[in-house]
Amino acid sequence: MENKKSKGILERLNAGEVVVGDGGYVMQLERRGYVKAGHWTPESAVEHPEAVRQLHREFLRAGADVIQTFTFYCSEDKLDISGNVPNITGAQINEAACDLAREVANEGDALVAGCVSKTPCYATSRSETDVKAIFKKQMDDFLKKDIDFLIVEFVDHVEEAVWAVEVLKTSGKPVGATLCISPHGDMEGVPPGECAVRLVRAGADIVGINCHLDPMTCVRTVKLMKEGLEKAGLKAHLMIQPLGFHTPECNLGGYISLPEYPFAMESRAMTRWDVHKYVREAYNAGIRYIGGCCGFEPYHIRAIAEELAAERGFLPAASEKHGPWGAALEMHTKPWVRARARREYWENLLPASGRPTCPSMAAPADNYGK
Ligand code: MET
Ligand SMILES: [Zn+2]
Repeated sequence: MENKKSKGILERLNAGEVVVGDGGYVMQLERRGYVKAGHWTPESAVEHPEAVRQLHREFLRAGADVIQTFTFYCSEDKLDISGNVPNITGAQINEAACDLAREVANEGDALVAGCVSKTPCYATSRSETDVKAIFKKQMDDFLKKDIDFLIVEFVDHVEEAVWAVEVLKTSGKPVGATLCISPHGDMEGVPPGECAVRLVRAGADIVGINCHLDPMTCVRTVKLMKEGLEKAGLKAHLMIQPLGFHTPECNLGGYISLPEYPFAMESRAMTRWDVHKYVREAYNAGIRYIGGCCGFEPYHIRAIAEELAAERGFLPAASEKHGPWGAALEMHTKPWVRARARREYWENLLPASGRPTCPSMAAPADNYGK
Protein backbone atom coordinates (compact mmCIF):
# COMPACT_ATOMS: atom_id res chain seq x y z
CA MET A 1 0.00 0.00 0.00
CA GLU A 2 1.30 3.46 -0.87
CA ASN A 3 2.63 5.69 1.89
CA LYS A 4 1.11 9.13 1.29
CA LYS A 5 2.29 11.10 4.32
CA SER A 6 3.55 14.61 3.66
CA LYS A 7 6.18 14.91 6.43
CA GLY A 8 7.84 12.50 8.83
CA ILE A 9 7.55 12.69 12.62
CA LEU A 10 10.87 14.47 13.13
CA GLU A 11 10.25 16.94 10.31
CA ARG A 12 6.98 17.86 12.00
CA LEU A 13 8.45 18.15 15.49
CA ASN A 14 11.61 19.92 14.33
CA ALA A 15 9.41 22.48 12.58
CA GLY A 16 7.71 23.16 15.94
CA GLU A 17 4.42 21.57 14.93
CA VAL A 18 2.14 19.97 17.49
CA VAL A 19 1.58 16.26 16.89
CA VAL A 20 -1.69 14.86 18.19
CA GLY A 21 -1.44 11.23 19.25
CA ASP A 22 -4.21 8.65 19.28
CA GLY A 23 -5.93 7.09 22.28
CA GLY A 24 -6.08 3.81 24.14
CA TYR A 25 -6.75 0.69 22.09
CA VAL A 26 -6.62 -2.31 24.42
CA MET A 27 -8.89 -0.84 27.04
CA GLN A 28 -11.39 0.52 24.53
CA LEU A 29 -11.47 -2.70 22.52
CA GLU A 30 -11.92 -4.68 25.75
CA ARG A 31 -15.06 -2.67 26.41
CA ARG A 32 -16.23 -3.29 22.86
CA GLY A 33 -15.74 -7.05 23.22
CA TYR A 34 -12.53 -7.64 21.25
CA VAL A 35 -9.78 -7.86 23.91
CA LYS A 36 -9.62 -10.10 26.97
CA ALA A 37 -8.64 -8.22 30.13
CA GLY A 38 -5.71 -9.74 32.01
CA HIS A 39 -4.26 -11.01 28.73
CA TRP A 40 -4.53 -7.60 26.98
CA THR A 41 -3.17 -9.11 23.75
CA PRO A 42 -4.03 -7.70 20.30
CA GLU A 43 -5.11 -10.80 18.35
CA SER A 44 -8.17 -8.89 17.14
CA ALA A 45 -5.94 -7.35 14.48
CA VAL A 46 -6.30 -10.78 12.82
CA GLU A 47 -9.62 -12.00 14.24
CA HIS A 48 -11.66 -8.81 13.97
CA PRO A 49 -9.83 -6.36 11.72
CA GLU A 50 -13.02 -4.35 11.22
CA ALA A 51 -13.12 -3.50 14.95
CA VAL A 52 -9.51 -2.30 15.01
CA ARG A 53 -9.92 -0.40 11.73
CA GLN A 54 -13.01 1.38 13.05
CA LEU A 55 -11.24 2.57 16.21
CA HIS A 56 -8.24 3.76 14.17
CA ARG A 57 -10.69 5.69 11.98
CA GLU A 58 -12.40 7.31 14.93
CA PHE A 59 -9.07 8.52 16.33
CA LEU A 60 -8.05 9.82 12.89
CA ARG A 61 -11.35 11.66 12.49
CA ALA A 62 -10.88 13.09 15.99
CA GLY A 63 -7.58 14.66 14.90
CA ALA A 64 -4.82 12.10 15.50
CA ASP A 65 -1.65 12.73 13.47
CA VAL A 66 -0.26 9.31 14.39
CA ILE A 67 -1.89 5.91 14.19
CA GLN A 68 -0.16 3.45 16.52
CA THR A 69 -0.15 -0.16 15.41
CA PHE A 70 -2.40 -2.35 17.55
CA THR A 71 0.54 -4.48 18.70
CA PHE A 72 0.52 -4.02 22.45
CA TYR A 73 2.06 -7.06 24.24
CA CYS A 74 2.58 -8.70 20.85
CA SER A 75 5.88 -10.40 21.61
CA GLU A 76 6.02 -14.18 21.30
CA ASP A 77 6.90 -14.64 24.99
CA LYS A 78 3.83 -12.68 26.10
CA LEU A 79 1.55 -14.46 23.64
CA ASP A 80 2.87 -17.83 24.88
CA ILE A 81 2.29 -17.06 28.56
CA SER A 82 -1.08 -15.57 27.83
CA GLY A 83 -2.16 -18.67 25.92
CA ASN A 84 -5.03 -16.68 24.55
CA VAL A 85 -4.37 -17.24 20.85
CA PRO A 86 -3.07 -20.73 20.15
CA ASN A 87 -3.54 -20.54 16.39
CA ILE A 88 -2.22 -17.09 15.59
CA THR A 89 1.45 -16.12 15.61
CA GLY A 90 2.91 -12.85 16.80
CA ALA A 91 4.17 -12.21 13.28
CA GLN A 92 0.66 -12.57 11.86
CA ILE A 93 -0.73 -10.09 14.39
CA ASN A 94 2.10 -7.60 13.93
CA GLU A 95 1.81 -7.66 10.15
CA ALA A 96 -1.99 -7.42 10.12
CA ALA A 97 -1.81 -4.53 12.60
CA CYS A 98 0.66 -2.63 10.39
CA ASP A 99 -1.63 -3.05 7.37
CA LEU A 100 -4.65 -1.77 9.30
CA ALA A 101 -2.80 1.23 10.66
CA ARG A 102 -1.43 2.12 7.21
CA GLU A 103 -4.81 1.74 5.54
CA VAL A 104 -6.42 4.22 7.96
CA ALA A 105 -3.44 6.60 8.20
CA ASN A 106 -3.61 7.00 4.42
CA GLU A 107 -7.22 8.12 4.66
CA GLY A 108 -5.69 11.30 6.12
CA ASP A 109 -2.16 12.66 6.50
CA ALA A 110 -1.30 10.55 9.53
CA LEU A 111 1.88 8.63 10.31
CA VAL A 112 2.11 4.99 11.35
CA ALA A 113 4.09 4.13 14.48
CA GLY A 114 5.06 0.51 15.12
CA CYS A 115 4.80 -0.09 18.87
CA VAL A 116 6.56 -2.45 21.26
CA SER A 117 5.91 -2.74 24.99
CA LYS A 118 7.48 -4.38 28.02
CA THR A 119 8.19 -8.12 27.85
CA PRO A 120 7.60 -10.84 30.44
CA CYS A 121 11.09 -12.07 29.50
CA TYR A 122 12.65 -8.99 31.10
CA ALA A 123 10.73 -9.52 34.33
CA THR A 124 11.79 -13.16 34.63
CA SER A 125 15.30 -13.24 33.15
CA ARG A 126 16.80 -9.74 32.97
CA SER A 127 18.74 -11.20 30.04
CA GLU A 128 19.82 -8.44 27.65
CA THR A 129 20.41 -10.95 24.86
CA ASP A 130 17.01 -12.63 25.19
CA VAL A 131 15.04 -9.41 25.64
CA LYS A 132 16.78 -7.75 22.70
CA ALA A 133 16.06 -10.80 20.52
CA ILE A 134 12.35 -10.41 21.31
CA PHE A 135 12.33 -6.72 20.37
CA LYS A 136 14.31 -7.47 17.21
CA LYS A 137 11.77 -10.07 16.11
CA GLN A 138 8.86 -7.68 16.56
CA MET A 139 10.77 -4.91 14.79
CA ASP A 140 11.53 -7.24 11.87
CA ASP A 141 7.80 -7.95 11.54
CA PHE A 142 7.16 -4.20 11.36
CA LEU A 143 9.94 -3.63 8.84
CA LYS A 144 8.30 -6.05 6.40
CA LYS A 145 5.57 -3.42 6.31
CA ASP A 146 5.50 0.30 5.72
CA ILE A 147 5.83 2.10 9.02
CA ASP A 148 7.06 5.66 9.57
CA PHE A 149 8.64 5.40 13.02
CA LEU A 150 8.77 3.24 16.13
CA ILE A 151 7.56 3.68 19.69
CA VAL A 152 8.65 1.87 22.85
CA GLU A 153 5.82 2.27 25.35
CA PHE A 154 4.54 0.99 28.68
CA VAL A 155 7.93 0.07 30.14
CA ASP A 156 8.55 0.65 33.85
CA HIS A 157 12.24 -0.28 34.04
CA VAL A 158 14.39 2.19 32.13
CA GLU A 159 16.96 -0.56 31.54
CA GLU A 160 14.47 -2.53 29.44
CA ALA A 161 13.42 0.62 27.54
CA VAL A 162 17.07 1.40 26.76
CA TRP A 163 17.53 -2.10 25.34
CA ALA A 164 14.41 -1.64 23.21
CA VAL A 165 15.63 1.72 21.91
CA GLU A 166 19.05 0.25 21.07
CA VAL A 167 17.38 -2.46 18.99
CA LEU A 168 14.81 -0.21 17.30
CA LYS A 169 17.48 2.35 16.34
CA THR A 170 19.11 -0.26 14.11
CA SER A 171 16.09 0.13 11.81
CA GLY A 172 17.22 3.63 10.84
CA LYS A 173 13.73 4.94 11.70
CA PRO A 174 13.02 7.62 14.32
CA VAL A 175 12.32 6.15 17.77
CA GLY A 176 10.10 7.46 20.57
CA ALA A 177 10.20 6.01 24.07
CA THR A 178 7.56 6.46 26.77
CA LEU A 179 7.89 4.98 30.24
CA CYS A 180 4.87 4.22 32.44
CA ILE A 181 6.43 5.68 35.58
CA SER A 182 5.50 8.27 38.21
CA PRO A 183 7.41 11.38 39.29
CA HIS A 184 9.23 9.10 41.78
CA GLY A 185 11.03 7.32 38.95
CA ASP A 186 11.20 3.82 37.51
CA MET A 187 10.84 0.51 39.36
CA GLU A 188 14.47 0.62 40.45
CA GLY A 189 14.11 4.18 41.70
CA VAL A 190 15.92 5.80 38.77
CA PRO A 191 14.54 9.38 38.71
CA PRO A 192 12.67 10.55 35.58
CA GLY A 193 15.42 13.00 34.62
CA GLU A 194 18.03 10.25 34.66
CA CYS A 195 15.67 7.91 32.74
CA ALA A 196 15.32 10.53 30.01
CA VAL A 197 19.08 10.98 29.78
CA ARG A 198 19.64 7.23 29.43
CA LEU A 199 16.96 6.92 26.74
CA VAL A 200 18.35 9.81 24.70
CA ARG A 201 21.91 8.50 25.02
CA ALA A 202 20.59 5.15 23.75
CA GLY A 203 19.30 6.96 20.66
CA ALA A 204 15.67 7.92 21.39
CA ASP A 205 14.55 10.96 19.38
CA ILE A 206 11.41 11.53 21.45
CA VAL A 207 11.00 10.71 25.15
CA GLY A 208 8.16 10.93 27.62
CA ILE A 209 5.50 9.15 29.59
CA ASN A 210 2.49 6.98 28.81
CA CYS A 211 -0.31 5.22 30.71
CA HIS A 212 -0.41 4.34 34.46
CA LEU A 213 -1.25 7.79 35.85
CA ASP A 214 -3.54 10.72 35.24
CA PRO A 215 -2.64 13.51 32.82
CA MET A 216 -1.49 16.14 35.31
CA THR A 217 0.79 13.66 37.10
CA CYS A 218 2.24 12.57 33.75
CA VAL A 219 2.91 16.21 32.82
CA ARG A 220 4.86 16.56 36.09
CA THR A 221 6.92 13.49 35.25
CA VAL A 222 7.69 14.71 31.71
CA LYS A 223 8.77 18.07 33.17
CA LEU A 224 11.26 16.19 35.37
CA MET A 225 12.52 14.37 32.27
CA LYS A 226 12.96 17.69 30.50
CA GLU A 227 14.92 19.12 33.45
CA GLY A 228 17.18 16.07 33.46
CA LEU A 229 17.91 16.47 29.76
CA GLU A 230 18.64 20.18 30.13
CA LYS A 231 21.07 19.56 32.99
CA ALA A 232 22.86 16.94 30.88
CA GLY A 233 22.99 19.29 27.90
CA LEU A 234 20.90 16.89 25.80
CA LYS A 235 18.02 17.64 23.46
CA ALA A 236 15.01 15.53 22.52
CA HIS A 237 11.36 16.00 21.67
CA LEU A 238 8.87 15.41 24.48
CA MET A 239 5.84 13.16 24.31
CA ILE A 240 2.91 12.38 26.61
CA GLN A 241 0.09 9.82 26.40
CA PRO A 242 -1.47 9.62 29.88
CA LEU A 243 -4.48 7.76 31.25
CA GLY A 244 -7.93 9.15 30.54
CA PHE A 245 -8.77 8.66 34.23
CA HIS A 246 -8.40 10.64 37.42
CA THR A 247 -5.94 8.85 39.72
CA PRO A 248 -4.92 11.52 42.27
CA GLU A 249 -4.29 9.05 45.09
CA CYS A 250 -2.13 6.66 43.07
CA ASN A 251 1.38 5.67 44.03
CA LEU A 252 4.11 4.06 41.95
CA GLY A 253 1.93 1.36 40.47
CA GLY A 254 -0.58 3.78 39.03
CA TYR A 255 -4.05 2.60 38.06
CA ILE A 256 -3.20 -1.09 38.40
CA SER A 257 -3.09 -0.60 42.19
CA LEU A 258 -6.61 0.82 42.31
CA PRO A 259 -9.44 -1.40 43.57
CA GLU A 260 -11.46 -0.34 40.50
CA TYR A 261 -8.87 -1.56 37.97
CA PRO A 262 -9.77 -2.65 35.34
CA PHE A 263 -13.54 -3.27 35.38
CA ALA A 264 -14.95 -0.34 37.35
CA MET A 265 -12.92 2.64 36.16
CA GLU A 266 -15.84 4.53 34.63
CA SER A 267 -16.50 6.94 37.47
CA ARG A 268 -12.90 8.17 37.14
CA ALA A 269 -13.19 9.06 33.43
CA MET A 270 -11.88 12.43 32.30
CA THR A 271 -14.40 14.73 30.69
CA ARG A 272 -13.52 16.49 27.44
CA TRP A 273 -13.12 19.66 29.49
CA ASP A 274 -10.55 17.98 31.74
CA VAL A 275 -8.67 17.16 28.54
CA HIS A 276 -8.58 20.84 27.54
CA LYS A 277 -6.84 21.71 30.83
CA TYR A 278 -4.38 18.84 30.50
CA VAL A 279 -3.45 19.77 26.95
CA ARG A 280 -2.76 23.40 27.80
CA GLU A 281 -0.59 22.31 30.73
CA ALA A 282 1.33 19.87 28.51
CA TYR A 283 1.77 22.44 25.74
CA ASN A 284 3.01 25.06 28.21
CA ALA A 285 5.54 22.53 29.52
CA GLY A 286 7.03 22.32 26.03
CA ILE A 287 5.55 18.93 25.14
CA ARG A 288 4.66 18.77 21.46
CA TYR A 289 3.56 15.16 20.94
CA ILE A 290 0.33 15.02 22.91
CA GLY A 291 -2.02 12.05 22.95
CA GLY A 292 -3.62 9.58 25.32
CA CYS A 293 -3.51 6.00 26.54
CA CYS A 294 -5.96 3.76 28.40
CA GLY A 295 -9.30 5.52 28.92
CA PHE A 296 -8.74 7.99 26.08
CA GLU A 297 -11.63 7.67 23.66
CA PRO A 298 -12.08 9.48 20.33
CA TYR A 299 -13.91 12.42 21.92
CA HIS A 300 -10.93 12.99 24.23
CA ILE A 301 -8.61 13.12 21.22
CA ARG A 302 -10.98 15.58 19.55
CA ALA A 303 -10.69 17.74 22.69
CA ILE A 304 -6.89 17.74 22.28
CA ALA A 305 -7.26 18.87 18.66
CA GLU A 306 -9.82 21.53 19.62
CA GLU A 307 -7.68 22.95 22.44
CA LEU A 308 -4.78 23.18 19.97
CA ALA A 309 -6.84 24.40 17.00
CA ALA A 310 -5.18 27.82 16.98
CA GLU A 311 -1.65 26.36 17.17
CA ARG A 312 -2.39 23.77 14.47
CA GLY A 313 -4.46 26.10 12.31
CA PHE A 314 -7.38 23.72 11.76
CA LEU A 315 -10.06 21.65 13.43
CA PRO A 316 -10.44 17.89 12.98
CA ALA A 317 -13.23 16.36 10.91
CA ALA A 318 -15.07 15.24 14.06
CA SER A 319 -15.50 18.88 15.09
CA GLU A 320 -18.14 19.16 12.35
CA LYS A 321 -20.36 17.57 14.98
CA HIS A 322 -19.14 19.58 17.95
CA GLY A 323 -19.36 23.29 18.70
CA PRO A 324 -16.47 24.70 20.74
CA TRP A 325 -17.19 24.87 24.49
CA GLY A 326 -20.79 23.69 24.16
CA ALA A 327 -21.74 26.21 21.42
CA ALA A 328 -24.12 23.73 19.79
CA LEU A 329 -26.44 24.08 22.78
CA GLU A 330 -27.36 27.61 21.64
CA MET A 331 -30.25 26.16 19.64
CA HIS A 332 -31.56 23.99 22.48
CA THR A 333 -35.26 24.39 23.24
CA LYS A 334 -34.78 24.66 27.03
CA PRO A 335 -33.42 28.03 28.15
CA TRP A 336 -31.47 26.56 31.11
CA VAL A 337 -29.68 24.20 28.74
CA ARG A 338 -29.08 27.04 26.24
CA ALA A 339 -27.38 28.85 29.11
CA ARG A 340 -24.71 26.14 29.08
CA ALA A 341 -23.45 27.17 25.64
CA ARG A 342 -20.43 28.93 27.11
CA ARG A 343 -16.90 28.15 28.09
CA GLU A 344 -17.08 29.34 31.73
CA TYR A 345 -19.91 26.93 32.43
CA TRP A 346 -18.04 23.80 31.34
CA GLU A 347 -14.67 24.99 32.53
CA ASN A 348 -15.89 25.50 36.09
CA LEU A 349 -18.35 22.64 36.41
CA LEU A 350 -17.67 20.14 39.20
CA PRO A 351 -19.33 17.02 37.78
CA ALA A 352 -21.25 14.88 40.28
CA SER A 353 -20.67 11.15 40.25
CA GLY A 354 -24.29 10.27 41.01
CA ARG A 355 -23.15 7.63 43.54
CA PRO A 356 -24.17 8.89 46.95
CA THR A 357 -22.42 6.31 49.09
CA CYS A 358 -19.19 6.04 47.09
CA PRO A 359 -15.87 7.45 48.31
CA SER A 360 -14.20 10.05 46.10
CA MET A 361 -10.79 8.45 46.67
CA ALA A 362 -9.73 4.83 47.09
CA ALA A 363 -6.92 3.22 49.05
CA PRO A 364 -4.54 1.95 46.37
CA ALA A 365 -2.49 -1.18 47.06
CA ASP A 366 1.19 -0.46 47.56
CA ASN A 367 2.60 -3.81 46.44
CA TYR A 368 3.21 -3.05 42.77
CA GLY A 369 6.16 -4.95 41.40
CA LYS A 370 6.21 -7.32 44.40
N1 MET B 1 -0.84 1.74 22.72
C1 MET B 1 -1.35 0.73 23.62
C2 MET B 1 -2.85 0.66 23.49
O1 MET B 1 -3.45 1.69 23.45
C3 MET B 1 -0.96 1.05 25.03
C4 MET B 1 -1.62 0.25 26.09
S1 MET B 1 -1.04 0.63 27.69
C5 MET B 1 -1.68 -0.64 28.67
O2 MET B 1 -3.40 -0.37 23.38
ZN1 LIG C 1 -2.40 2.47 28.66
